[in-house]
Amino acid sequence: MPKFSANLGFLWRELPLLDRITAAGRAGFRAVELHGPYDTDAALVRAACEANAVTLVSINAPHGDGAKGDFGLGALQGRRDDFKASIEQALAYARAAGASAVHVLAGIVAEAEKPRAREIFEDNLAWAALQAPDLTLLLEPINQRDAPGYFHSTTTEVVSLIGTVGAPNLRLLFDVYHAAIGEGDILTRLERLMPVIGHVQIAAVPSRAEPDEGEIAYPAIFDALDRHGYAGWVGCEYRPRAGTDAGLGWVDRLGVRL
Ligand SMILES: O=C(O)[C@@H](O)C(=O)CO
Ligand SMILES: [Mg+2]
Repeated sequence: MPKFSANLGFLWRELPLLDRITAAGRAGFRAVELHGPYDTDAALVRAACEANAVTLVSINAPHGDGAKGDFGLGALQGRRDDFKASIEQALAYARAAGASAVHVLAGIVAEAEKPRAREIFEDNLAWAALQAPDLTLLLEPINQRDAPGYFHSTTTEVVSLIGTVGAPNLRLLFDVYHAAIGEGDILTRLERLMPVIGHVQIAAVPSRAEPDEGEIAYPAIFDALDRHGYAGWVGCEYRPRAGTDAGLGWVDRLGVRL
């Protein structure tokens, strides 16, 4: 059975960040992943993780200015300086807090601008990968229904990008929820992409609730991850139907051990 981390961008959202780490530890999670921890001192996050005996798996690089529609900066024209500053901030934070991976977001790009955006992103990623030999940089395909215009929505696009950049610390974040909506054929894709996968996330499809409903048979996914030797964490990145603690019954129902 794989190991599971609590995605604190989605779970226990009603609590302050440090309390979410405590809640995850109390619930039995041995790892957490964070979206935007930057308002909380990294040393306090590290201390909370240590106190609760949880590993900090990953953080997201800053997304840019959400009010202006930014959802990542990596592939955006005219934003190279902002991108570099966001990566420097993310890497410093990850090292101080004890995270081992940073999710680098591409941004929203108009279809006509995609060829130029791809060149920009390749250059930006090559630079970012060189700054972070001690960390994994993750790229996540995000489906177009949830994030219309997001630069890459398929594993095919991300794997091609990783191949072109050719940096050993650049890996695919395989979010089963996004991959199911955008591409399907999950078991085949997991097997084929295993060498480039750096992290996995889960949620029910299409509801994005606890992973015990909907069209994905998660026990089959967990078996496949074991069979293919996946040794990383599986991030629980779902929207609880009625509170995180109240919804943890899926753990027993699916025969999972946190
Ligand atoms: O799937 C998602 O939405 C996330 O993994 C993410 O990092 C975007 O904020
Ligand atoms: Mg995800």
